[in-house]
This record gives sequence, C-alpha cells and structure tokens, in this order.
Amino acid sequence: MLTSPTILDAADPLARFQADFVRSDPDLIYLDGNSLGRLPRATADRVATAITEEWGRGLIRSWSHWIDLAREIGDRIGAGVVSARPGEVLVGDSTTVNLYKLAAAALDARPDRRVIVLDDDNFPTDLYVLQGLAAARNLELRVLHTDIDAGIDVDALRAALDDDVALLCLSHVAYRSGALADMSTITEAAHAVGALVLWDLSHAAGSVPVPLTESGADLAVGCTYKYLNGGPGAPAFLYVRRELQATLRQPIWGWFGQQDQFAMGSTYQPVAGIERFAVGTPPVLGLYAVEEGIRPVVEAGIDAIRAKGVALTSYAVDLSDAWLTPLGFRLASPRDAARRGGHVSLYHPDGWRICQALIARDVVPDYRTPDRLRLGFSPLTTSFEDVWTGLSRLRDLVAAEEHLTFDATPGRVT
Ligand SMILES: Cc1ncc(COP(=O)(O)O)c(C=O)c1O
Ligand SMILES: Nc1c(O)cccc1C(=O)C[C@H](N)C(=O)O
Repeated sequence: MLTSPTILDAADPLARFQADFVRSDPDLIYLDGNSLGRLPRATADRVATAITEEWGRGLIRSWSHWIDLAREIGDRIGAGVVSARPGEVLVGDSTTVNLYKLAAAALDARPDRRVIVLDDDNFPTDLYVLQGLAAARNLELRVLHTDIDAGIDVDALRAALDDDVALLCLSHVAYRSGALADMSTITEAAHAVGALVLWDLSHAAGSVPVPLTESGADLAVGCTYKYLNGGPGAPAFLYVRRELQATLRQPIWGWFGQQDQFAMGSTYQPVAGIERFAVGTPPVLGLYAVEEGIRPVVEAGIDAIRAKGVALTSYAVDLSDAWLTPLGFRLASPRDAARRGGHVSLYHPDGWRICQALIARDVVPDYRTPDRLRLGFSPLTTSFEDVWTGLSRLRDLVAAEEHLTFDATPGRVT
C-alpha cells in the first residue's frame, strides 16, 4: 500500500525549510534541484546589499571584507556540508578548472608513475580534463567500464590499480544513475598502491554525508549550484587534505596564491595553506550567494538531509514500481537506498518524448542519454506531495500517450 504524501509531509522534520526558498509557481513540480538548486529567499537581499553597500558605498575599501571570503566559506562547507578540517576547503573557479588544478598537482606529485585511472561513467568534463592532461603528458588513461545504472564495480577497480597509477579520479555520486561510491573502501584501495585520489562531489555535496576526513581522501572538487543552492555559475569548491598541501603545486601560478600578495613580488612563492590553490580575484558576489545557499544546508544538518533524501528517493521508487513499471519504465538507479544519492533515473525507450511531455505538464525533470529521465529530489525544497504529483502526472501522460505527439529526436538538453 502506498503511503499518502500528506502523512509523510506532516512527519517531515525538514518541511519548514521549503519556506526559505522561492517557489513562485506553486503548480510547478521542480525535480531538477540536483542540476540547479532553487533560489534561497535570503540571497537576493544579501547580494543586493553587497552591491549597494559594500561595492557602491565602500568601493575598494570593502576588500577588507572580501579578501578571505573564499577560505571562510570553504571552512563552512568543510564544517557543515562535507567532512573536512579548517583550512582544507577553498571556494572559487569552476568545478572543471578546480579539477584541472588538482589533477595536475597530483600528477606532478607522482612524476615516476604513468597511469590515470577513471571510469567511463564519470561526468564528461572530468573525462575531458583527464584526457587533456594525459595527452599533454603522454600518460596512460586506464578507463574502467561502469554499468551506468549500477555504479562502480569495486573489484574491477582494484584490479585496475597497480604501482604505476598516479591518480584515481571518480565521482562520489554518479551524475546519471545517482549511484553512491564507497569513498572509504575505494580511497583505501588507491592508497594501498600509493596513488592519490580525486573525488568529484558535485552530486554529493549537500545531499549525502561526504567522509573526506574519515576516508583519508586526498583531493576533491564540487559545484555549489546543485544541492548547495548557490545559483547559476556559482563558484565551485576544492578540497586538499592538510598533510598534502605543502607538497602539492597547482599549475596556475596566480597572485591570489602568492605569499605576501600585495608586496607584488616578481617571483611566485605560494602560501603554505589551502590558498595556494587559489588563482585570481575571487567572484565576490557569487561567494555571497554561496554563503546564503549553504546556510539552510548547514542548519538542517547533513544527516537529516540524507535521511530525507533516502525517504524521498525510496518513495519515488515505490511509486514508480506501482505506477510506471507497467507502462514500460525501468529503474536505472541502484534499488538499495544505501547505494544511491539524492536522485533517481528511470529508463523508458521513449525517454526524450516523455521528458518533453512532462515539462508541458509543469513537471521539470532532466533528460540524460540514453533514454533516461533523471528525477532530482532536493531534500530541503522537495515535498513528498511533489514526488506524488510529479510521478502521477508522469503516469497519466504516458497512459494517455500524450508523449507520442512530441518530436522523437533528442534536442538540446540541460
Ligand atoms: C559531476 C559533475 N562534475 C562537474 C560538473 C560541471 O562542472 P562546471 O561547473 O565546471 O561546469 C557537473 C555539472 O555540471 C557535474 O555533474
Ligand atoms: N552546469 C550546468 C550548466 O551550466 C548547464 C546545464 C546543466 C548544468 C548541470 O549542472 C548539469 C549537471 N551537472 C548534470 O549532472 O548533468
């Protein structure tokens, strides 16, 4: 028997957080908070004040407020979003650029090793960055095949690791299936052969606990516009384990990583701490938006967020089994809630048309190749009622064959 969403919402300890976010169209069911999180109510005022007061009135004098923001907000992410110690997280640049900086630094730290290990289901930007580094340095890319619905095969991964591996780079939560990797086991396996590990946390941060400290992870990057609600183009973050910082050199030697920056010295000498991974002037307005975006995440607590994420995705799986499987859908995510993050993918051979028809019914999912509807359930902004309504509209439109009126050729997607 399917539980009524009203009962689940009434018992939800995080329900009150929905009021902290803009929901301008109450009829729109937004199931894409894992691609772009909703706008926190506090953000517009915070950014407007920074513009009018700090920039408009304070002008250049406001750099005294701004100069350490990237590290301060990084520390908040380390304390309340992922598990990291002070001075291990820095905000700035894009995920792609941070990935490049840390991967290059890791390869430089293992100059005698020739191999980068990755899996073929990692996010495309990760694949491209590593392909570029391998091509530039004439390294071997050892690409592990991952079942796109099931996640990383740890035994196959172990078999791919040997003492020629410099770097292993994987996503903690897979962007397509939502499969959750076992960070501790995988990090330990990489360390056993002396390799460094770089995690992409984009789909994990703000959705599941990320045990960077506990697992001994070396390096990580992640975006802040998904579950951290920082807004389109929000600056990303990077993590470097404290013990490694002094030995790593990133490839972009910019003045924000320089000792005694305003002495304007002519030779690059990086600072000792996490700021050596900074490059140029930080995106101050974007940093303030990140600060507001992570505030409710930190307040709710990652364990409560994870508990609700499990409840939301499990509810979606139950509804899908009851309503959608008979209509030709198949779950394209791990069935075991402990093995998936905050989103669920559903395969249907007519996935593209169904996605378009669903948007026409005011439900916003994502489409991901091949033929998958990706449904993101952001725990702070999604109610059980949203899950019920979204999936019932999906069921009804497919039962009525509404999707058959849409073009079958996949077009431009986000
Ligand atoms: C796992 C993952 N890595 C990286 C990115 C993107 O990186 P960037 O913010 O540099 O576009 C995304 C999403 O866009 C992603 O899902
Ligand atoms: N970053 C995005 C963008 O600039 C445009 C459109 C979508 C995105 C996304 O975040 C996609 C997302 N990372 C994904 O997992 O597919």
